This record gives sequence, C-alpha cells and structure tokens, in this order.
Amino acid sequence: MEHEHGSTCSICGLVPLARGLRRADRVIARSAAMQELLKRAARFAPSEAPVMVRGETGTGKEVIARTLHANGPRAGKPFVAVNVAALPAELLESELFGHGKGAFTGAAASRRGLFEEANEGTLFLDEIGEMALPLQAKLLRALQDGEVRRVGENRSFAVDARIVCATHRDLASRVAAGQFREDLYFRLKVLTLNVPPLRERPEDVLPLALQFLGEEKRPLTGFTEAAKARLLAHSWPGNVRELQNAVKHGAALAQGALVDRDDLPEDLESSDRTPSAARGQDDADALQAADGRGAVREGTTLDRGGPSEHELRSLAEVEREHILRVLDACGGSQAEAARVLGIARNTLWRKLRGFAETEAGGTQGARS
Ligand SMILES: Nc1ncnc2c1ncn2[C@@H]1O[C@H](COP(=O)(O)OP(=O)(O)OP(=O)(O)O)[C@@H](O)[C@H]1O
Repeated sequence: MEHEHGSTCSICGLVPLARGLRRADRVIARSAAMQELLKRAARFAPSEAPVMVRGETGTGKEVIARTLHANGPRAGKPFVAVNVAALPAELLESELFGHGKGAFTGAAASRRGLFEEANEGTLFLDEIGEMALPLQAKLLRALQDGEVRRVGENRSFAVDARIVCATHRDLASRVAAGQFREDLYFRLKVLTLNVPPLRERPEDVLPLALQFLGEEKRPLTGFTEAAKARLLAHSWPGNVRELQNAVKHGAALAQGALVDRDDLPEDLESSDRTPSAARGQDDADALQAADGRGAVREGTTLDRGGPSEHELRSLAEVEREHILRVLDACGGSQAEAARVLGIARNTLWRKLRGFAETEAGGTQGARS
C-alpha cells in the first residue's frame, strides 16, 4: 500500500502532513523501515519531550521534525528551524536568544531570537553536534529555566518551545571526547528517532524519485526502465537529497516524456556507456508509455526480412525486461515485486544490481 501523507495514513495514524504545507513536505515511506519510523514518530508527536533525530546527511531528518510538529498539539504554531553548523558561534547566539539595542556594532534595535519566535511551537536545532561548548551551556540553561536572555540585556523572557534536534554525528562519542556536554546530551535525547540511510530502504527510491519528478515544472511522466535500474543500483551516499538532485538533473536533460538513464548525473555510476540498442529500447518504451500505443525503435533494424529483434533476444534480456516491468507495476516496491515474481527479495536485489553492472560494463543490449 502506498504510504504517503497526502491523505490520512491508515498505517501509522499520522494526520495528513500535506495540509497547508508544500507538496515537497509530503513524507514518502514505502519501506518497512520508514513505516516503523513514522509509527514511532506518531507516538512521539503528542508528547512535549525533546526529540533527537539521528541519521546521515540528507536522509530526511528535517522532514521528520516537521512531521512531529505538524502532528502534535503545537501544529498551528510556528516551526522554527536553525542550522547550528551554518552560523559562527556569536551570530548563532544572537540568532537563538535575540539581542538588545546596541548589544554589538550594528545592533541598532533590539531583536527577538528564534527561541522567542518558536514560542508555543517547535524549535528545530539542526546539526546540534556542531554547537560550540559555551553556547551549549547557554542552551542548557535556557532549557532548564524555560527562559532566555537576549544578548546584551538583563531581563529574561519566558519561552515555551518544544525542542527537536538533529545530528548526523555519533553524539555519544563527542560526549566521550569532551566536545559535547553530557548533561545537554541527555536533556536533548529523551526521545530518539533514527532515520535509515536510503541504501537500506531501496523500496523508497522510485516512489521518492517520482514524487520529485512531479515537482518539476516540465510535464514528465516517469523514468525509463534503464533509468530506474540505475536509480536502484546507486548507493546514494548523499541520501534523499542526492536523489532529489539527480531527478532535477534528469528532468532538465530529458528529451521525451520519460527521464532516461543518460539524463541522470554521470557520477551515479563509475562507468557510463549505454549501447545504442539499449537506448533505442528505452526510447521505444518512452514513446509507448507516453502515447499508450506501440512505438517504432530508433537505431535498430526492424522489418528487414530477417528475424525480429524480439526473436533474437536472449533469455537474460527477456528476464531483465520482465523483472523491471513487474517492479514498475508494483510501484517500485521490491518486496511486492519479489512476491509477484516468486523469488526472494535478496535474489531480486542481486538481479537488479547485476542489470546495472551489466549496463555499466557496456554489454547489455549487445546483439550477437
Ligand atoms: N521521506 C521523504 N519524503 C519526501 N521527501 C523527502 C523525504 N526525505 C527527505 N525528503 C526531501 O529530501 C531533502 C532532504 O531532506 P532533509 O533536509 O529533511 O534531510 P536532512 O537529513 O535534514 O539533511 P541534513 O543532514 O543535510 O540536515 C528535502 O528536500 C526533503 O524534502
């Protein structure tokens, strides 16, 4: 079953995230791992306790933080996000806590900080592990006292912001190394959510890619089978953000209604040679999918009196095409496709990797 938060979710019970939010904020979670994560998030959402979201860069930690906020009692109040790593310590301090008039050169008027802006809402502290130790002490004090003091002022303001933080680092080892305060660490990690890397949830790759494609201005309808195989074979070290950028790249270069393998960034694979016959196949698929009718292949020698290309195709090619079609029909879910094909998921995964490797090696599509 599709598990997107464009409508009320029967799997994890979260209310629609899409209401009032950009379409990009919809959470795609086809994999069991993400569905489990959302179930856990749904249990945390009504709580006031701080949440620490852990995961590699680009996995969707902020998306999860927004989901928590949008599904909790503070939903109608502000969600204020700050990237701790993006600002030098002094600037971050005045951003977080605000400053009084004349607190420093250029402070012509007093200004409230993000803590105050997030009052009654959620303050999302991204990359919390990068916070300098002196500021960690100030943050801890603000959390303990429930009030903040603007830089250069003596009075304090009561603040009530739910704290959600995120880190791609192993904070426990930073604590052990004396780089992160232990008391702050335990205060922030009352509840924890771990967002799995994209390579551990390949079922999410194609649904995410289609979602991102739908956000493009150009009217593109999907990906060729070769493009899908390539998306599925990549390990995505930059996770969902890397996939998002790859889709943008593909959408910009696409010539037909479908994004083809060669439209995707070259660095998705080390070797990138597509035999023309394979490319012709993809074009045919693209045309067929675009207009719903049969299509003439370009660059191939059909109807010349000899056996047709279909008759010359090897068993391996037919198998590949069938597997990719089933995968497509199952909306990219490898678990479902493996069930339909009657093979183990691992077997399917190995075969998909094999297709991509063969293509990268330039042998796919070769005719004997
Ligand atoms: N499950 C998902 N469904 C839909 N879009 C997603 C999902 N996960 C991530 N994205 C999109 O991918 C991009 C990166 O996500 P996000 O910024 O939440 O990652 P992050 O882990 O917070 O990154 P960083 O570590 O760099 O702070 C965003 O544009 C986000 O909308």
